[in-house]
Parts: sequence; C-alpha cells; structure tokens
Amino acid sequence: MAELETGAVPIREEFLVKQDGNKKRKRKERGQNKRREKIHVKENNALCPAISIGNECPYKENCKFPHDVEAYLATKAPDIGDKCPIFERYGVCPAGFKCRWLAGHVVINADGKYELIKKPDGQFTLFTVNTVGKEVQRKLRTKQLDLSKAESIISAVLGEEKPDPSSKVSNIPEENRDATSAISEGKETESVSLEETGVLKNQTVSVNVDLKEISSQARSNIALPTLRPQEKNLIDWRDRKILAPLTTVGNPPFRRLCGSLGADTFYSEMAMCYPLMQGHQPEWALVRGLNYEREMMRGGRRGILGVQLATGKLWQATKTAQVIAEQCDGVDFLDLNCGCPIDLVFRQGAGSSLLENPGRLLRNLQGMDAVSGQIPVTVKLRMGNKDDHPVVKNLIGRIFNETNTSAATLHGRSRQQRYSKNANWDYIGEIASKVKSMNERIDELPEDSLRTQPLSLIGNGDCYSWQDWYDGVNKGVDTVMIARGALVKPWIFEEIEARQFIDKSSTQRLEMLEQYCNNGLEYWGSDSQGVNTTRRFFLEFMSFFHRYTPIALYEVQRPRLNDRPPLYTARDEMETLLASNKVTDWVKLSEFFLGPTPERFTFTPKHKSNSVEEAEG
Ligand SMILES: Cc1cc2nc3c(=O)[nH]c(=O)nc-3n(C[C@H](O)[C@H](O)[C@H](O)COP(=O)(O)O)c2cc1C
Repeated sequence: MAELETGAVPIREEFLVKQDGNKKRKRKERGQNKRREKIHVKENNALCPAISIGNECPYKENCKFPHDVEAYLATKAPDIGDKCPIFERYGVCPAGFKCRWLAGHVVINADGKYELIKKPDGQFTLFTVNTVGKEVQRKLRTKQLDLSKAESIISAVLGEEKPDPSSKVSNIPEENRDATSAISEGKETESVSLEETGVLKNQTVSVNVDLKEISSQARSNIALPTLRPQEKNLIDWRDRKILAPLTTVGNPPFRRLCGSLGADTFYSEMAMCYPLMQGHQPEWALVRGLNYEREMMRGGRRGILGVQLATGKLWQATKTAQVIAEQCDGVDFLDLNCGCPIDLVFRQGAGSSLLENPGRLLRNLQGMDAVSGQIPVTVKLRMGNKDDHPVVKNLIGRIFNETNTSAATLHGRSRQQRYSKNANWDYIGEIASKVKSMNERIDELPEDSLRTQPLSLIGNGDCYSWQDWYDGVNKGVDTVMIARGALVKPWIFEEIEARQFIDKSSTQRLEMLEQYCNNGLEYWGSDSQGVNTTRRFFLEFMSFFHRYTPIALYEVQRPRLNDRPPLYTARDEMETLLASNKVTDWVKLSEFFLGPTPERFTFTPKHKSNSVEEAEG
C-alpha cells in the first residue's frame, strides 16, 4: 500500500498516479469565492413572450417586443441539438421558438412560415409551487399587505399582555426544568424596537423581557388569535430520507434528482426574511419548489417540502410566516435556521447567533407557529458557537416546553469548528435521549401548554453512506439529514433503502448528470437564458459531484468523505473525467448536454477547491 498523507483516502495501488515526490503541495483554499463574475445571457432581439409560444399577443402593436418570428430565427443562436429533451418527455416545449433545440418541435407550414408543433396529448406537467406573485411583492414593498394577524401575535409574544400570576414555571415537569431555569436565571434585558415590529410607529422602547413571564405566557395565557395548535398537521419524521437545505446547490432541479433517487423530504434554499418582507423578487424565488417534491415518492411516502427562513427578529419571522402561510400553495413545514455560521447572517443576529439568545429564538418559533395555520414549524440548530460551549442541552428543553416545534435538527458541530473535525454524534445521542425522555412525559405538561405533539430530533453531520445513516438512527434520533453526502453521491438515499453500497458506473453517473441538466432545462427553460442558468448550477453541482471516489477503488471498507484521495486513474476514461477537479473538465461535461459554452464564458465555483469540507450553511 502506498504511503498516505494524513487525511488521505487509501486507494488501491493499481489506480494511483505516480507523482514527482518533489512537487510542492498546493496551498489549501478555503471558504467561498466571493468575487465571481456572473455572465448574464440576454438575447438582443428577444421575441415577444406570447408570440414565442405560438400565441396571439394581447398588446398587438403596443407590445415592446418584436413579433417577426422569421427575423428572430435568422439571428438566433444555432440549435444545440435536434431533439428537444422537454418535447421528447412531455410532447410540448414551453420555450417555443426560443428553445435551443427548436428543430425538435417546429415545421414549415403551407405558407412557408415556421410553426410550433405539439403532440396531441402533449402537456407540460411540471408545476412550480410557492410562487408569490408580483402583486403581493408590490404590496409588501409598499406596506399594503394586511399583516394584522402577525402584528397581534407579535404584541402577544413580546409580552404586552399582563401575565397571569397563577401560571407558574413550576408547572413544567421536573425532567425539563433544568433547561428552562438555567437559561432564565434572572432577567434577560433586550432592547426591542417596537417600530420594527410594526406594532408601534415612531417610538423605540426598551422592553424588559422576563423570560419566566414569556415562558409562562407562551404555555398558558397568551390569547393567541390563531388556530389551536392541535390543528397543526402532524409529520411523522421517523426514517424520513431528508435532503438538507443547501444554499445555491440545493435548487429545485437538484432536489428533484435526489427525489428520483429516494429522498422524500426537501428544504428550499435558505431565504432571509428581511428581503422577503421588502418584496425582493430574487429572495422569493428561493421559496419556490416543484410539484414533484410533494408527490408519492419511491419509498411509498408522500414527499414533503419545507421553506427555510433566517432572521433574528420576531417581527420578520412572524410576518414572513403569515405571508407564506397565506400565499404559498406547497409548504409542508416552516424551518427557522439557527445554525448558519456565515458572518453576514450571524452579524444580523440570525442563524447560529440565535443560539446565544434563546429568548429571541423561542419567540421567533412561537410567533411563526402562531401565524402559520396548519403548517408546523421546525428548527435547525448546531451544537453552539464556541467549541467548548455547546448549548443545545439547555435549549432543547426550552424548545420542548415553550413551543410546539415539530422537529429540531441538530448539526453536531460548533460555528467555530465549521467543518474541521468530525461531527459529534455522541452529543447528538445525548440530546436524543433527553428528547426521548421529555416526550415520554409529554402528558405532564400543563393542559394549556403550546405543545400538542412529541418533538422529533433529526441528527445531522457527516452522513456519507448507508452505514453512517443507520449508525445515526441507532443513536436514538428519529432520522438523519444528509447534506454533502448527497451532493457527492445523490444516490445515497438509494443505498439507505437497499442497506448496501451501490457502485454506480461512469455511464450511470453520466446519466444522472443528464437528468440534472434536463431538470434544469425544465425548471429554468430551454432558451439561451435557461441553458446558461442550468450550466452555471450544473458546474456548482460538479464542484461536489466530482469528489465521489468509486467504492471499488478503495482499499478500505468504509471511506470518510472528508479524506481526500491521492491522484488516481479510475476504471475507465469517463470515470477519470468525472473525478477531475478541473473546472475546464466540468465545462467539457456540461457541453455533452448543454452544447458549446458561449464566448467569454468563465466560471468560478462558489465554494473553493476543497468545497466539500468548507461550504457554509
Ligand atoms: C453548499 C452548502 C450549502 C448549505 N446551505 C445551507 C442552508 O441554506 N441552510 C442550512 O441550514 N444549512 C446549510 N448547509 C449546511 C447543511 O445543511 C448541513 O447542516 C451541513 O453541511 C452538515 O451536514 P453534512 O455533514 O451532511 O454535510 C449548507 C451546506 C453546504 C455544504
């Protein structure tokens, strides 16, 4: 066996590439590439949207777009191929004349004009869910949307009502009391701008928030003008195959790919509440999902889709939850991100910063839950911010006692640690047994407690194989969430189902990439702009996918994903190409499915070369 550097994966000798021993090691690149150039593809001579799909234009001569199909086609970029993947599947292509595979669905009619064709039973059955329309976004921008429900909840949760002195913290079962009392020792003073909440205008007051009061109010006498929590949809989280929320890479086409490979629980990419409340269109785009994510999945369960939100502020959390509950048509749960370590998010008091401020974290959950109707609320946590100061043992008791949160996900790392060490599954196991004993005593909660359902615990961190998944479940969690493991090996969900490693051939992996591209073209469009967007996200995906090392090449039974293989030649040329860490090779792969890259095309992955270790979230 060749000598290995620390952190290197043992690869069988016959596959290793001999290297010059004097070669200097490249400096490790960490974190995100912040200065990236994005090329936007815009057609100069963009055809009218109605005409481009063969319809009449309602604006006629007042339309600002050209209507001359022949003139448009004369200058249009050449076709990428003559078989449109979308037309082949659905018998119709929604990109019409703009499609870059137009030859697949156009004919020249008797008048010598181009005419789009559609198969008799052709129907495009991909639907986007959770599209919040322009009118709602405008009302948000101009503060015209009625958010009075959220506003009354905000005042209630902030404690404007007088607490009922008969309602005591001692109602909480002994088992869970340490948590509540440890944190609520004394008073936590917070400066809360009520203007921010939309409750009061032009007045900033300092509110002394007594956590004991909040806690008792939350569980007893807040007259929440809302559905009783009993009316919440109950989710059975046990053994769900969860694909983690993944900014940028966890887009709907990728989620759909994982769904076809066995995942049944999905999250939108994290959306920040502030821009959502500003009616910022790109942020609302993050909330969207696909009908395919909520259908019956191959494991026999209906897929569920959650929307993940990040904010540190009660008014943002509550108002956004109200808008989503009222305007979105495909949300199975609402998740509050309390694990994001990114500075930008942390500095706003959101993400893992909330771990330092449990009162605020709990109020956000209470507020969201109170306005979200039947949609249950979940929370994503990490162990803490500092390595030596895990906080979840205390926090989880309060989440149980003071909210009706359906599930908490725990990533077994601290913010300080990022991805440097292995996730701490012993800690996750300890929290799991605490949650279990709290659930066993759920009947001891006061009758008017907000909690009406057991709390589920989802473990997260370093699940790269079916064995890791079952080890996690054996620690006592309800299920295990998978992030990087799915980016590198999207069929990990299949492996879990089959309880064995599945060694996909290069042909099978190439088919997966093709499926990703087709999903992308269906979602973003098969016109020039859609092709460009699909390529960009394909390349982001490749920055993870190339890290898969076929199991047959390993010398060990159970490789760790954080360990890097030395340079190797795989079993065939395509497998070697798929393992290349060069962007030029990823571009070459994209060209198989998306045609040649446009001139001046550049791409820098969002996450630097050791992306698997360093991506943030
Ligand atoms: C590229 C990338 C993007 C992420 N984006 C998010 C996110 O938007 N929200 C979130 O809660 N976590 C995010 N995470 C964190 C993951 O959901 C997960 O908690 C973490 O990667 C640990 O799981 P793993 O060891 O299975 O990768 C992201 C992780 C990666 C690698």
